[in-house]
Amino acid sequence: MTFQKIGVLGGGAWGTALAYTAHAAGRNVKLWALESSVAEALSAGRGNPDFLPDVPLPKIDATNDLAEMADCDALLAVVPAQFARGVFEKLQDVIPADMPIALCAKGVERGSLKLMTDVVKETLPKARVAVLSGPSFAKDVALGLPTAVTLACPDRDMGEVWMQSIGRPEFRPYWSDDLIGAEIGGAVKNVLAIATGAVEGLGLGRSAHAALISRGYAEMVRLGVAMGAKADTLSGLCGLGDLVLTCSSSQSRNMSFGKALGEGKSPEEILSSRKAVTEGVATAPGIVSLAEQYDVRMPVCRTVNAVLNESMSMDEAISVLLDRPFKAEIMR
Ligand SMILES: NC(=O)C1=CN([C@@H]2O[C@H](COP(=O)(O)OP(=O)(O)OC[C@H]3O[C@@H](n4cnc5c(N)ncnc54)[C@H](O)[C@@H]3O)[C@@H](O)[C@H]2O)C=CC1
Ligand SMILES: O=C(CO)COP(=O)(O)O
Repeated sequence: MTFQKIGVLGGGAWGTALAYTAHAAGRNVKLWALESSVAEALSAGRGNPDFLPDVPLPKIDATNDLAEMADCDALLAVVPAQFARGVFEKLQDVIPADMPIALCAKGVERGSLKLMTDVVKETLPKARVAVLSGPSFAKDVALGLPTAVTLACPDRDMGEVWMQSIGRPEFRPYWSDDLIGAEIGGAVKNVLAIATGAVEGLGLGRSAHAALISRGYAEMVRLGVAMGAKADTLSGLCGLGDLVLTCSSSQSRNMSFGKALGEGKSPEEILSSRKAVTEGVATAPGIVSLAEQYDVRMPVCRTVNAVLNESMSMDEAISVLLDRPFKAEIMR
């Protein structure tokens, strides 16, 4: 069985790429974009010059009216994490209560510290929830390059329907039952990518870069496990896989943000010069608060947050991380 009509919430780079791949998998697709100019361009076959420039795309049926999502069989929610609640609230009286929804944003809601699965539970409590996350740059997917992602869904049958609906040789979903693991992997890797970008911008070398990925991964696993995720999930596509991708390429907005920080720019300066979302910036305080709540050590994420929100200088940040006491690599 497959969903025949898939709705995509969000006309940014990732929503556009997912709409393209679902269309290429044979689905009938309807995309909702906040901006009418984005909806018009996609519907006219002009691609998405605002958020995914220089990628030719077939016509994608798009609208900026959320009411038009009512007759979809399932939704891919691809609105950035800080805006998801507002969009879900507007859908409350529009879509069937038990709509299957796959959450694709990678972040924690600022202030509430809620994961996207919690936000959807509070706003659309009967929705049948899945999480789609993994190493997947929007441009790669929209160009039809091979990609593999985690599709987490506690209901195995529903997970199978999702995989049959959006999977194709170039876009391979792997099923998992671990919603929290899939969410934590995506949210934490964005914060860690800021740190590895800064290491690159500061010219600290490839050895430091590898050390940071490895120690950062340990932080991701510690938090995930404390929150109920399986460690195995985090060793997969949505954890280590996405961490490696995002920390290895300036194509990542989080990594390039960190690189600019390391080169001496201020967070405000960097953010004011870009339209694309940099999820790790808004998510860093949430991850640090979750670490405190679950009593988990996350020195790299804490340091990123201190640079972003507590005026810590890059020199101080390096000292804080390098002057930590020597200890066992694996601590149970
Ligand atoms: N771009 C990528 O390669 C990937 C992105 N993601 C995740 O997908 C999510 C969406 O990212 P992108 O599509 O890349 O975003 P983007 O940076 O391309 O576009 C920003 C999006 O935010 C929307 N937006 C801005 N203000 C809004 C508001 N008030 N209410 C609702 N929407 C608003 C814009 O309409 C636009 O769709 C993020 O959580 C990101 O981490 C996940 C995998 C890959
Ligand atoms: O999540 C992504 C790739 O898997 C995209 O990362 P950025 O948001 O840092 O570009």
